[in-house]
Amino acid sequence: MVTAKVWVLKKHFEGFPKPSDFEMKQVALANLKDGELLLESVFLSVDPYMRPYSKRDMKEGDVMIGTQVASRIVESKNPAFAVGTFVVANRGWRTHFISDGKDLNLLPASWPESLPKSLALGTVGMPGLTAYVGLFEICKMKPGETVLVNAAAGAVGSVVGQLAKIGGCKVVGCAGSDSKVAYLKNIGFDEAFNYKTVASLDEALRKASPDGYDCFFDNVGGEFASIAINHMKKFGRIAVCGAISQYNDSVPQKGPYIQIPMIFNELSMKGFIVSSWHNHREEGVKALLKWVLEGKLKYHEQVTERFENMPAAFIGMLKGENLGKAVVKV
Ligand SMILES: NC(=O)C1=CN([C@@H]2O[C@H](COP(=O)(O)OP(=O)(O)OC[C@H]3O[C@@H](n4cnc5c(N)ncnc54)[C@H](OP(=O)(O)O)[C@@H]3O)[C@@H](O)[C@H]2O)C=CC1
Ligand SMILES: CCCCCCCCC/C=C/C=O
Repeated sequence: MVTAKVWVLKKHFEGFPKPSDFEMKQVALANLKDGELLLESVFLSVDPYMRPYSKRDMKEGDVMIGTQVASRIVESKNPAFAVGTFVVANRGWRTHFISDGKDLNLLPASWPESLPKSLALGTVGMPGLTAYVGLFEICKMKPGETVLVNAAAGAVGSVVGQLAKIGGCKVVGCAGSDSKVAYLKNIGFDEAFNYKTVASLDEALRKASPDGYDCFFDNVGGEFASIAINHMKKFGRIAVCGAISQYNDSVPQKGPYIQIPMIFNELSMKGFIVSSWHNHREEGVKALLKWVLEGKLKYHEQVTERFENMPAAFIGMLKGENLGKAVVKV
């Protein structure tokens, strides 16, 4: 019999998550029945959405949700899945779990042995797809346009900037440290700045693109978005992807309000959730993998070692300690 380690939400987060909000437990797994598989998590993902989704979907004592798991099949009583195969699943913060195979996604057949499988949680996974859908379907980016993205050195933002370059756009990004800004320039951003140290966000946005922005891929919301909206060009498009600057608020932030620039510049603003765009998954993963293999889409991963450090990796990512995709290697 296998004993799995799991992390549960011990106490709903109040403000910024703390280590004491989590508890690690041991769970004995039953023997496999016909049609079932035993999987071992190899890499687990920590993502910002776990913070707002925990409030919306979870109760205290539940296993931490939503993470995608790049897993290895260790035992199989299902002829469709061979032992040793790697898959992606959404089974939460667990070292091991049993599946009937219906909730598993195989990595693309063309995935080379040399490519880290953890990329199926990042650049060639849900965050990469978020960038793909947000830019191509929500912003409807066109060659020659100027794209702005915040949280630009993270899992989604770093792909947004590079896809915009592949699509023939000028790209401006901002991030929360000078080393992240240097990374953005390294991967091809035309302009990048540290939003924590500029004297004026308004001035930094104007200086980076004096003519304004056609597309704004917003990962942050709050004050940044309220200022950026005044820098949109006529008929600009805003993809509302995330609002990480608001996830830990106990008291909702207040305006400034956005209606006047929306009207004067006839802007379009659309929120989206990547999982609603599952019909673009196959096409998106194929395109992202191709660009990675061609060297046009670079990636960086912030790897935290050991399952025991899941809460620390999650909290660190929310604080901005990650460059690229934050993952945990079990
Ligand atoms: N709509 C959808 O379907 C999806 C939405 N998302 C959203 O996209 C955004 C990025 O996610 P992801 O790429 O996975 O995460 P990241 O890898 O970008 O990690 C989060 C980053 O957010 C930045 N950050 C944290 N707090 C603040 C703040 N107060 N103001 C500005 N930046 C902050 C930090 O970078 P820094 O050092 O630059 O501050 C941190 O590294 C999130 O808002 C997430 O919720 C993600 C996936 C799907
Ligand atoms: C319950 C696990 C599902 C994983 C899918 C993730 C969808 C992310 C949507 C993100 C929203 C904001 O961050």
